[in-house]
Amino acid sequence: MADITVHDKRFSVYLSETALQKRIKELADAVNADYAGEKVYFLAILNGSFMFAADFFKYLTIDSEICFIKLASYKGLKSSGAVTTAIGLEEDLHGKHVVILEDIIDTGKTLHYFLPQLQHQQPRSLKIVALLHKAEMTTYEVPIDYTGFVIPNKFVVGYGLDYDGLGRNYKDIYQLAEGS
Ligand SMILES: O=P(O)(O)OC[C@H]1O[C@H](OP(=O)(O)OP(=O)(O)O)[C@H](O)[C@@H]1O
Ligand code: HPA
Repeated sequence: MADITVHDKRFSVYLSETALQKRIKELADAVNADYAGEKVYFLAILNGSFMFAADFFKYLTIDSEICFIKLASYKGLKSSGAVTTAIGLEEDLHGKHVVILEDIIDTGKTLHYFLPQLQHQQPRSLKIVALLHKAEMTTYEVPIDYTGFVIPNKFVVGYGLDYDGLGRNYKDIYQLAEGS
C-alpha cells in the first residue's frame, strides 16, 4: 500500500484496516464475555478514540452505554505534573461498570492522572481498553486490561490518530517512514 504524507512527514502502512477490524472484534468479544449479563458504561477519550470507539461499539452484544469525553491537561499547576479534568462527563459513575476506550497509551501520563478522578466516584468496576500500547514508552503506571496491539516507539497516524491535527481520516494506521 502506498505511503501517505502528513504535513512534512512520510508514513507507511503499519496496521491494515483488515487487521484492525479483526483485532477490535476480538477485544469486543472478550469484553462481551467478561461482562455477560451486565450493563457497561463506556467512556471514550476524545479526540483520537472516535473511530475506534465507533467500530468497537458495533461489536458489543451486552447492554452498553457510551459517553465521549475530552480531557484537558493543565501543566505546571502542581509540582507533580499534569492535572486532568474531564469535559462532558455528566453522568455519576457510582456503582457502574465503567470501561475506558483509548486509541493509544504512550507515556501513560493522560490516564495516570485521570484514573483517580474516576475512582473517586466509586464505580463498581473500572477497566481500560487500549487499541495501541507503546509499551516501551510507558513510564506512568496505567493498568491496561485489554490491549489491541503493543507497538514500538514510532509515531503513528490514521484511524483517529493525528500528527499535528492531520491524518486522522485514514482507515489504516501508519508509522513514520524510515528517514522521514
Ligand atoms: O499516554 P500518553 O502519553 O498520555 O498519550 C496518550 C494520549 O495521547 C493522545 O491524545 P492527545 O493528547 O494527542 O489528544 P487527541 O486525542 O485529541 O489527539 C491519545 O488519544 C491519548 O489520550
Ligand atoms: O504515536 C502517536 N501518534 C498520535 N498521537 C499520539 N499520542 C500519543 N502517541 C501518539
